[in-house]
Amino acid sequence: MSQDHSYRCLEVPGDAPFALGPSKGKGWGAFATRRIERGTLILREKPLFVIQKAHDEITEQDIWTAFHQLQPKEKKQFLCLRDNDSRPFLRIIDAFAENSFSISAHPPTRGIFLLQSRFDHSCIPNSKIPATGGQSISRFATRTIDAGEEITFCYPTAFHCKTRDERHRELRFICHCKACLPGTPFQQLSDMRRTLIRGLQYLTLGHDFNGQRQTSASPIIFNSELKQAAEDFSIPISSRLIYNLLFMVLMEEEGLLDDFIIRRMTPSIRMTTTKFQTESNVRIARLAMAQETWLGKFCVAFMLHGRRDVADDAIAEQLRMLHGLSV
Ligand SMILES: C[S@@+](CC[C@H](N)C(=O)[O-])C[C@H]1O[C@@H](n2cnc3c(N)ncnc32)[C@H](O)[C@@H]1O
Repeated sequence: MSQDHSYRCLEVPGDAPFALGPSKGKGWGAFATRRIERGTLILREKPLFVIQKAHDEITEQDIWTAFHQLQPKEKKQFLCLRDNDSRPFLRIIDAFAENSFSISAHPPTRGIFLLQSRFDHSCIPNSKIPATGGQSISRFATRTIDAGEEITFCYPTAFHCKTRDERHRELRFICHCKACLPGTPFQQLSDMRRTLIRGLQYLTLGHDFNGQRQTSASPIIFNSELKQAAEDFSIPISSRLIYNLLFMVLMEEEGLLDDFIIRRMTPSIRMTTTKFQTESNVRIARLAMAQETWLGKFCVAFMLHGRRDVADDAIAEQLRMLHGLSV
């Protein structure tokens, strides 16, 4: 059946390190045709068309208008997209929702990407499309991918701090990745790790993943003093360093620590270590950062647990000012 499947008419670049094919229980997906090293560009793609509007404001009419401006060959390509491999989409708005990606938030713009949207989801993915400027979007390998392995990415955001049940309430399908197989030791640990990651983020940022304060209906930080300290940025620097390093360790254990996260987190972790003024804390922080692994850094930094620093009050005040909490 797959020899004459609609997706055969999608044009995969000749040098692409993947091919499209059936993926058990997921429709079709993209599979590595050779070993792909971590960090490698897998696919850069231009949109077939874009619509400059917020996702929830895009109407059927907007999509038909954009569709009618396409060349005949492009229309054919769009129409070959299937509702997860099987039927043609019943409504053009569903085809758009399933196969479009956000290109920019300001102004809000979404584009249809024929190939990028063929990749299936995993909660422990091996590729990522980082936010960039411009209309093309690029997918990179976040770890080494073996020939024959399915190339996946994580569809929604903030899945790194949501449990299996929370993720499945958002997905419109049941994911069977390693972090979702119920009852396995990995899945149970995964739920614990992701819950902890969410809490650690709350403690260092002062808010939840969605920018909101936690309410009593969905508590993550149960200790009210600690929650208050997080929200008014009076968490000591030693704890900030420990929490950030533990975040890296847990992300690594979970298989989610990619180079994009390392590049985003490392400067702020290094910056935190430069803030200590108490001599003994400075020494421990330096020793921690000299360790090779994230686990090694965390274990040494844990010696700072419970230690205050001369700089704590000034740092807390700076953070409050930055967040508009004091003048
Ligand atoms: C953008 S499409 C991905 C390509 C799709 N498999 C196809 O054949 O066209 C998204 C749809 O693929 C399916 N899918 C993707 N990842 C999945 C997964 N991990 N488990 C089950 N179904 C998945 C779901 O039906 C989802 O709505």
